[in-house]
Amino acid sequence: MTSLLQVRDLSIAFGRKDPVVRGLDLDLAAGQRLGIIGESGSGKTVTALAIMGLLPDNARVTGSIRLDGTELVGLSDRALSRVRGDRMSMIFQEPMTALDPTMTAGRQVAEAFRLHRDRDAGRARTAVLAMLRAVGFDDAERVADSYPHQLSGGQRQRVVTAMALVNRPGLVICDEPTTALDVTVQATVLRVLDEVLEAVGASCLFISHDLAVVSQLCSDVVVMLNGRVVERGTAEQVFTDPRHPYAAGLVATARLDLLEPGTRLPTVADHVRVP
Ligand SMILES: Nc1ncnc2c1ncn2[C@@H]1O[C@H](COP(=O)(O)OP(=O)(O)OP(=O)(O)O)[C@@H](O)[C@H]1O
Repeated sequence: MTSLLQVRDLSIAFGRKDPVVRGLDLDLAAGQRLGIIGESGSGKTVTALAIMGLLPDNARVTGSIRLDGTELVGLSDRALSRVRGDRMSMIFQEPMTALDPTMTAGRQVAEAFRLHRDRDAGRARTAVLAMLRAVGFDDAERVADSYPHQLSGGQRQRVVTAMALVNRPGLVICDEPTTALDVTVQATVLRVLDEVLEAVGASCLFISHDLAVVSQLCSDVVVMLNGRVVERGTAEQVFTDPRHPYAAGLVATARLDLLEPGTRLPTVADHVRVP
């Protein structure tokens, strides 16, 4: 398997404290979706932030993170910011962390697009509207002209999804993107995410503590505990035959009997077109 993302022996520590992630290895092929599951504090988010190069200055990162052959550990901030948004992007739990309350949704998607691609405003607007339609907005023009506070939580998360995917990155990292939303809205946002990832052909690292969500979206799973991977395999393997007692406990309480592992979500639209 040629890896799009290859993480080797990654350790992360803050200041002089003990490492919070230790000896982590991950591989993600082009188009593959890997769920990272684990309890609060197990190191999921710091792993994602290390890949994105977004850890605070007091973080000590050792090991190797290669994206499409480029080593990211030790890369300058300038070089990293070019990789971010263009070749990889991240969707956070709380959409307002990614959105500027003073800018319309359309302008924010356009900024994400223009920063990395096209400086022509007309072409950017066309791409923005197409992207907003791709994340399920029939009324893309109205949404583009709305400010974040005029949109619901689910709509904001779809705008953030549009921003994350507008440059067709190879890798999208999602950190609990639907945890803050209520259940019916969660389902819509996940369906949209599933479709847009598919349309763009992007790989995904999907962080969650919800196994049911991961089983619907991801082909493969790793389980983290205290900064280490304690279990890895296909979603089906991990959900039907977990080896580690902690993974077994997660599976036992997840009511996965209500789902077929690996079953794809029903689609929203027949065709999703991404600019
Ligand atoms: N900036 C920081 N400075 C010091 N310690 C930190 C910092 N950020 C995270 N940590 C610590 O790193 C550990 C891993 O945190 P992380 O946020 O990655 O966990 P998580 O698995 O994502 O949990 P959650 O599901 O609650 O988001 C925790 O012990 C946390 O306190």
